[in-house]
Amino acid sequence: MSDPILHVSRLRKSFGALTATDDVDLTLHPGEIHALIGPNGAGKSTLIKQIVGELRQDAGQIRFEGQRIDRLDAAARARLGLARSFQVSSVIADFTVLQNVVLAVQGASGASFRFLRPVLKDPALTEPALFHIRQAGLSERTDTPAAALSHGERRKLEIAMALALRPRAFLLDEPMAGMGAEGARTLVALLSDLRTEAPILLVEHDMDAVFALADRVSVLVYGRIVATGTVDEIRADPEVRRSYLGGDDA
Ligand SMILES: Nc1ncnc2c1ncn2[C@@H]1O[C@H](COP(=O)(O)OP(=O)(O)OP(=O)(O)O)[C@@H](O)[C@H]1O
Repeated sequence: MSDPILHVSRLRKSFGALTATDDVDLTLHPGEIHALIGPNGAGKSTLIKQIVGELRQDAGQIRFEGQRIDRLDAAARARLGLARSFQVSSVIADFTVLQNVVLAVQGASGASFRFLRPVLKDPALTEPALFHIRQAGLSERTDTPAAALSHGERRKLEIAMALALRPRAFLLDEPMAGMGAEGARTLVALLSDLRTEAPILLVEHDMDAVFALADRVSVLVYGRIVATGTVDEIRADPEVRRSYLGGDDA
């Protein structure tokens, strides 16, 4: 396998007596979707927060494209291309899809803020924005205010904005949450394509989506990775079935 883009080793974080991540090892390789699953309170969010720099680990290392990033702040990690999406969102409700994505493109280019009207006339910003809107399957809603989008369309807008950051890796925290069956199908197809843009570390409770998408799955229970493998390996693992997937009919 190729060198990992993201390499987490022996990551540990405690809250008082509770060890929320307990010597976690995890890799994310180019082109893959690596799903992180586990029961409520297993430590998934705590792990993601340490990777993006919202929480400082007690011990262990995080390498991104070979470089130690675990002492950088969240903004510096984002600039290196670690894109977190979905849980925290910077969508501006009154702005159209295009305006929102143009702002993301502008932010990623490092340009300082300018008034929106000239920005929307700057093809150096609108062309990449329209490209990312098309990639996210939202071209028909380009001029629609974000507030008028459906839940699923808003997810697409968030994907377009994440793409504008030219990420080297995506960290997606429960993207399927709140999606209906039709929206879920569309989003699964979109995420499946997205892995060629940048690999995805996917935290997700929707097992249908995980099993449809993941190249590898890691199972976190009480802060420890208890298994890592392909979907078939994870489904067949007796320990995982007992501790998480819910017995014989999983
Ligand atoms: N800031 C904090 N202070 C104290 N305890 C915390 C803090 N953040 C998380 N915890 C605890 O750490 C454990 C792991 O929580 P975490 O939110 O990472 O789990 P999770 O796997 O993301 O859960 P869920 O699937 O419900 O989102 C839980 O027992 C939680 O109560």
